[in-house]
Amino acid sequence: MAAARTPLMAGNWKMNLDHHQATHLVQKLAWTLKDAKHDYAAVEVAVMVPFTDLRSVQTLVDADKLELGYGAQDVSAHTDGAYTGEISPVMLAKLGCRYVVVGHSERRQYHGEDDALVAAKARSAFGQGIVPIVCVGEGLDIRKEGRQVEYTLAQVEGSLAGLTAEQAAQVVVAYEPVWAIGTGEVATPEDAQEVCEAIRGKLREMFTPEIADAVRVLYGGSVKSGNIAAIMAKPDVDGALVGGASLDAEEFAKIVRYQSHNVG
Ligand SMILES: O=C(CO)COP(=O)(O)O
Repeated sequence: MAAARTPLMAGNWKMNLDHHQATHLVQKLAWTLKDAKHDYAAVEVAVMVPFTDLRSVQTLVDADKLELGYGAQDVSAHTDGAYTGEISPVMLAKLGCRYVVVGHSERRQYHGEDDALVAAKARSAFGQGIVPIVCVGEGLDIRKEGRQVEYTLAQVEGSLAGLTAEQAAQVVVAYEPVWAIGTGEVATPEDAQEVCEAIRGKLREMFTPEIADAVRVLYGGSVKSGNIAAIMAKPDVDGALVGGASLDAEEFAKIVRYQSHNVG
């Protein structure tokens, strides 16, 4: 079955760039991609920014009619109420968010988020028409034991629990092996393919073959312009969730434009 999945390159800025810097980076990214005549329908581009940057990014995207998508890095499982410090998906929808990252390994590690909470956040986002980018991936100890597939699939099962078929067909899954995040230690294209393929198999089992075929599975972890083409050459990798390299407009634009470089 031929899969027609549009690749997605999403930059996860993490806790970097204030709203002035955000405007500057988005402007530079948009200009760089425009100069390169980037076709957003061929490779979708999005930036996942701190909450405090969202209004500025929205204003710029709307004013300049940019095709760039944007979103937040977390969302509450609730829509309103006494949840001090949390941000509602209703608020994010009002700010024009197309995506929201949920279950990033840093949220799982530093904020104790488990699969059940991640699934609740994914459903919460969908409830307001925002597509969650659901992150999964094993730590170094699990990788050393060779249990990366088993571990990651258990996370997929738990983190996508309760999605309807319609939601499942739209969800984005990001496979980010924790040992490759921010370490410069990129998984080999074969490592990425092994787990991304297994994730698609799991989606087939949880939902339907058509849904599994439609879902975009991203790779994340030390993605750079020099290694992206080889990773994208793998059949079950449909894009990347890029941390550090997304903070540099030119470098991120090169990642987005991976098809214009040779496979290294
Ligand atoms: O965590 C990541 C993206 O969500 C990956 O971060 P780096 O690209 O900096 O390794």
